[in-house]
Amino acid sequence: MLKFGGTSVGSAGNIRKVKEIVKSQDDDAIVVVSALGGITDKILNAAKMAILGTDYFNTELTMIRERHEAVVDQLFDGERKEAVKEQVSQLLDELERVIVGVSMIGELTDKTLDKIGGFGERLSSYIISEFIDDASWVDSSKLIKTDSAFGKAQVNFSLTNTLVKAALGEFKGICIAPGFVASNAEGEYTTLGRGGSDYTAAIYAAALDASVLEIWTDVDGFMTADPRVISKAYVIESLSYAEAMELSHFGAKVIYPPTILPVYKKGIPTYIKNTLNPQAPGSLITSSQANAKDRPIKGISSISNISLITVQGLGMVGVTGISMRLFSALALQNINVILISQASSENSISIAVDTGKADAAEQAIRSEFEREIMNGRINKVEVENELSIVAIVGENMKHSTGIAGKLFNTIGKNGVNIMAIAQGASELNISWVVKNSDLRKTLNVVHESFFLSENMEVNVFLLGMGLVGGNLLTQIQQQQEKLLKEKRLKIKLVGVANSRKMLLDREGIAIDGFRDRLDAEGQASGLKAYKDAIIEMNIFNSVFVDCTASNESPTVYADLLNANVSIVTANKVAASSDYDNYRKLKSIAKTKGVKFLFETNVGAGLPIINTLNDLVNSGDKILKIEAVLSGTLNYIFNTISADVPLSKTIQLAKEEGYSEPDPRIDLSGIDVVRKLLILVRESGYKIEKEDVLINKFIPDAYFDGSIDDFWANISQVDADFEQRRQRLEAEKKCWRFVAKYENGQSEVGLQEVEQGHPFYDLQGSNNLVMFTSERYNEFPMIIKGYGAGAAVTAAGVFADIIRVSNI
Ligand SMILES: Nc1ncnc2c1ncn2[C@@H]1O[C@H](COP(=O)(O)OP(=O)(O)O)[C@@H](O)[C@H]1O
Ligand SMILES: N[C@@H](CC(=O)OP(=O)(O)O)C(=O)O
Repeated sequence: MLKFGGTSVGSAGNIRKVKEIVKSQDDDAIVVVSALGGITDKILNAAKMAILGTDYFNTELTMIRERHEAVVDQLFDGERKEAVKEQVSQLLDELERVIVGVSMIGELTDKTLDKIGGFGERLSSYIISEFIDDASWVDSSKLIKTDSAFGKAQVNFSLTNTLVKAALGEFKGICIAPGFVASNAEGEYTTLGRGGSDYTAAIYAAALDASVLEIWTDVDGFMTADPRVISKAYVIESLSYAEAMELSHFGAKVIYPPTILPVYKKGIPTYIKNTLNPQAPGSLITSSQANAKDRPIKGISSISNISLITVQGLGMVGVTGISMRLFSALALQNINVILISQASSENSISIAVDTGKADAAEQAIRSEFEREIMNGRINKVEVENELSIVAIVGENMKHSTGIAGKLFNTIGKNGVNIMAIAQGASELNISWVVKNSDLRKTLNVVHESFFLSENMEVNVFLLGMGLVGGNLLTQIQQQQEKLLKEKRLKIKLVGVANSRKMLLDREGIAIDGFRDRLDAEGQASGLKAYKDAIIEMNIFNSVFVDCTASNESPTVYADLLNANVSIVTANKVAASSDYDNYRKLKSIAKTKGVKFLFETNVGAGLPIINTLNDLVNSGDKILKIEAVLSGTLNYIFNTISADVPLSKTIQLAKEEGYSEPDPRIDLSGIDVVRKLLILVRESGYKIEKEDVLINKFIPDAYFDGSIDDFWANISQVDADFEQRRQRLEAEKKCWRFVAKYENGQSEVGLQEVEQGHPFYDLQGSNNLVMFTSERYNEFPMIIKGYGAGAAVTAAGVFADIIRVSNI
C-alpha cells in the first residue's frame, strides 16, 4: 500500500519519480494519490470567491486548468495526450459548472464543498493511472463509506471494509486510487478532512491486510520537529504508533492523525519516505516497544492559532458534574478540545480550542453555566487568543525523571511564559500553551535542549566593533570550529551594530565580510532601535555583548535582561554606576535566570572578578584589597625616565592604545575608582563613587579645560616630576598608582613603592591585585598580568560569552 502526497505529485517531474518508485515494487500495489500540491486549496478558494460574488474565482479556475494541462503536456505525447487532455478538460468543466452555480445561487454548503473538494484527487489519480502503464484505477469515493458530516466525515468501517475487500481483495497489479474522497449512504460525495489522503491509504491497508503502508512525501521521514521551523530537525528512525499519533495530533503535518488507528489495529508497519530521495531509509512506525536506549523524547510538535478558555470560580470547587456539563456543551457544538488543564483545587479549568471555534465555545459555556455565572459561583469565563500549543512526545519519558523540570526550566530561562500545562498519566506527552509570538523560540530552545543537547547554541548580539569588538570577532572566528567540535558549543553571531548601522539575521552572520554586509544591508541604528529589534527577535540563549565605552549603552541593559537576554560587557559604566542600579541589574539577571557578566571591567582578561566571586561564594571574607589597576598609569610610570618626561609617556600611552581616548580619565584616577568600586561591591560591600578618596598627582587645572588645552600645557609638569623621579631612583623606589580598600575605607593615589614589594616589579601595562581575606591572610592572593589591550580584553569577553552557555 503506497500513498503519494500533494508535493509528490505536484509536477510532471515528480510524477515521473512516483512512476519509478511504483514500478520498482515487486508486489502488487494499491497507490493512493493526493491532489497536485496546492490544488485543493485553490478549489476551495475558488468556491469561497464565488460565494463572495467576486469574479476572482475565474482566475483561480484558470490557474487550476493550466496546472493540469501543463502536467499532461509534459507527461504524454501524441494521441494519448489529446485523449487524456480531453478527459481532464471534462472533469474541469464539471468543476467549473458547480462553482459557477455557487456564484449564481450565492450559497455554498459543506455538502457542495465536499463535492468539489475531491476534484483535485479525481484529476490527479486519473492522470497518474494513465501515465503508469498497465495501472488500473478505482474510485475511492465508491468504496469508502462515511456518515454525512461533510468536511470531516466519519468512516463506516464495516461497510467500507466489505466494499474494499470485494473490489480489491483479489487484485493483482497496480491500482491507482484517489485519496481524501468518500461518499455517504446516499452516494453523495464526502471527504475525510484536510490531509485525509493518508487516512484513505490506511483504510485500504487495514481492509486488505497490506504487508506495509508507505506514505511518500517531500521530507526524509518523520522528523524531530517541523523542519520548516527547526532547520536542525532530523529524521526519527523508528517510532511507535502511539508516538506518531501524539505527534501528529499536536501538529506534525507529515501524517494525518486518524491515519494511525487502522494500521495500528492491524499492526501494519508504516514507513514515511521521501519521493525526492527514495534511497533514504525513512521512518518506520510500528508497535515495537520503546527502545530503552532511545532518547526520552522522540519529537516535538506544535499547533498555532489556539485560544485558551479559562472557566474559574470558587463555586466550582468540589461540585461534581461541572466538567461533564462543560465538555457536553462543547461537544454539542462540535467543538474539538485540544488540551485540558485543571488545577487540583478545581477552582479553574482551562481548555484549548482552535481559535475559529473560540467564540462558539465561549457562548456554549456561558449559556450552559448561565445560572452559575449569575449567582457568582463562576466568576470568570475568559478567552485568550493568539496562542500555540507545543507538545513533546516519547514513550521513554515514562522511564526518565526530571524531564518536566528540565523542560520548564529551560523554557523559563528564555523568558517564555507558560499559560497552561497538560500531561497525560501515560507520560507519553507533555503539552503546554505559549503565546504565538513565543512559539519559534520555544520550539528552538526545547529542540536544542532535548535533541541536540550535545550541541549548545549561543546567539550573540554585538554592540561596538572597534578594537575590542573587532578582536573579539576574529577570536570567535578562529575558535568557532574547535568549540563546536570539542565543546559542542556553537557561537552564532546574530546581530552587529555600531553607532550608525545595525544588521540582524537569526540565521547567523558570517564573520568573514560582515562589515561589507553591514554597509550594504545594515539599517540605520540607534541604541533603542537595536535593543527593540533584539527583544522583538526573541531568540533563545541570546547574549548582548557590549564592547563600547559608551555612557549610554548600559541604559538598555535592564530591558534586555528583563527580556531574558544575558549581558556580557567590557563597559565599566553599568557596574560602577549608582549602587542601586548595579544591584538592580544583578537582581534582574538572577530572577530571570540569565547572566550579567563583566569580568573585563577590572584587569581586562585577568580572572579577577570570577576569583573574587569564588572566594566570597565559598564563604571567605575579603578584608583588604590593594591593586594596581590602571594599565595606562602603570605603563606611564614604567616608561618615565630621564629621557622620556611625563608628558611624553602620556602621549605614548595613547599611541599604544592603552589609555582611554581622553587620557585624563586615566590620569584623574576616575577609571581606577570605577574598578575599585566594582571590586569592593563584588566583595559584598556597599560603596558609591563619592566614598572613594582620590589623591590626584596632576593639578586640577589640567582636568578642567579642553583636551586641546591639556595637550598644549601638560609638559609644564615635566620638570617637577623629573626632580621627584630622580629622588625616587636614588632611593631605589618606584611610583605605582594604587587602589586600596580596607575597613570600609577606599582610596586611590600615587604611592612610592620599595624594592621587594609585589608592586615593584610590575612590567609594562601589567595589573596586579592582592586580596587579603580570612583564608588568604598572612600571604595574600595575588593575580597579575596584562591588564589592558584589545586582544586580552576581547579574550575576557569571549570567556564570558562561553560562561553564559554554562559549559
Ligand atoms: N515532525 C515532522 N516531520 C516531518 N515533516 C513535518 C513535521 N512537522 C511538519 N512537517 C511538514 O510536513 C510536510 C509534509 O506534509 P504534507 O505537506 O501534508 O505532505 P504531503 O503533501 O506529502 O501529504 C513536510 O514538508 C514538513 O514541512
Ligand atoms: N488534497 C487534500 C488531501 C491530502 O491528503 O493532501 P496531502 O496528501 O497533500 O496532504 C488536502 O489538501 O487536504
